[in-house]
Amino acid sequence: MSEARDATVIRVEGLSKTFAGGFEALRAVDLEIRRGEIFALLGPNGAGKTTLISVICGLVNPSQGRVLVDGHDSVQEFREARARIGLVPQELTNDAFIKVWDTVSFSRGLFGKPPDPAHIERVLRSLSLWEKRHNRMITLSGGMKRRVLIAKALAHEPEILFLDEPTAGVDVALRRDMWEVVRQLRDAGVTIILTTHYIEEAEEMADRIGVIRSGELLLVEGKHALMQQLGRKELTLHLREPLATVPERLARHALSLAEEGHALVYTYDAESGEEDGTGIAELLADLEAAGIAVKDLHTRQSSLEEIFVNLVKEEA
Ligand SMILES: Nc1ncnc2c1ncn2[C@@H]1O[C@H](COP(=O)(O)OP(=O)(O)OP(=O)(O)O)[C@@H](O)[C@H]1O
Repeated sequence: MSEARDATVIRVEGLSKTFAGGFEALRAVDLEIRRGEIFALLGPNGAGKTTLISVICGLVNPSQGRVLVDGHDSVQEFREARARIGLVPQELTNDAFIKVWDTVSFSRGLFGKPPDPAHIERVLRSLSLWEKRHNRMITLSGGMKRRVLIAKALAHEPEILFLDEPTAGVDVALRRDMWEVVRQLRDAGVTIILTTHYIEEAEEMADRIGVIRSGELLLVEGKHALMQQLGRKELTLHLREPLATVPERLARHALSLAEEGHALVYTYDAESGEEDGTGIAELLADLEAAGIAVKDLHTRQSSLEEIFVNLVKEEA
């Protein structure tokens, strides 16, 4: 990869989509995808994830705005833009009797690329499908069928891979397996954009996360930054004796009473994770000075799930 290449591989500018019936599925979406990242598009049902992917891939025309894929306009230079993209759709293929090798080779041909058995072999081996190359689709397990969809999307050597709900409805073991496959692709230099309902998936996989709701991109943020900025940590102190109010001498700490005075809840930023940044040492010292005895304590940190739910709720 030459250093002169733009670090932004996909540029989405002022993108809106209003369907024929007047439904606004996307509203003024701006987004940049960085070369080599795993980007997760997270949003509830009907948020516009598939529509956004479809417009970027040139399958649906935008009502306003434009998409540049490696500098190529997705409408005016459809072939150049589309050649750089592999798309793994949600649905499993229904060509039940075709053989794995044939269906993957066929996908390459669709892009006008000359046959390259060595590339198809590399793709099949990387997805652990090589032994199954002569199998008909109908004989494969659900997990292998999903891998074939990925192989088909990679057959024409795209730089960018879209995965629309790659693990919808699959069991936990298979989901982990798919994540591993996606990581390996990223390590091989492919930019990955995946849509998901599963917060766990975004939390596990993504470098950056975009949250979409009702056709609007609410935010785009690095995963760690998102969790640091919006994640909160809580320390709950269970008290030997209940309190009626938070004592004055503890006022400088962010405390509230819970469990009818039997517990004090201390909230602090997840960001200041260092030992002395949390204020916990001072709090414990002040509690002791105030003669408040603590029976038990525990901490918890808000997950990406809570952050997401709060975001979508707040903006509603
Ligand atoms: N061709 C169409 N004509 C009219 N409305 C459409 C069309 N395609 C999608 N929509 C609507 O646009 C909205 C966004 O749909 P989209 O499939 O992009 O959502 P999504 O975020 O991918 O949802 P899910 O998570 O359920 O797959 C939905 O309300 C959907 O009904």
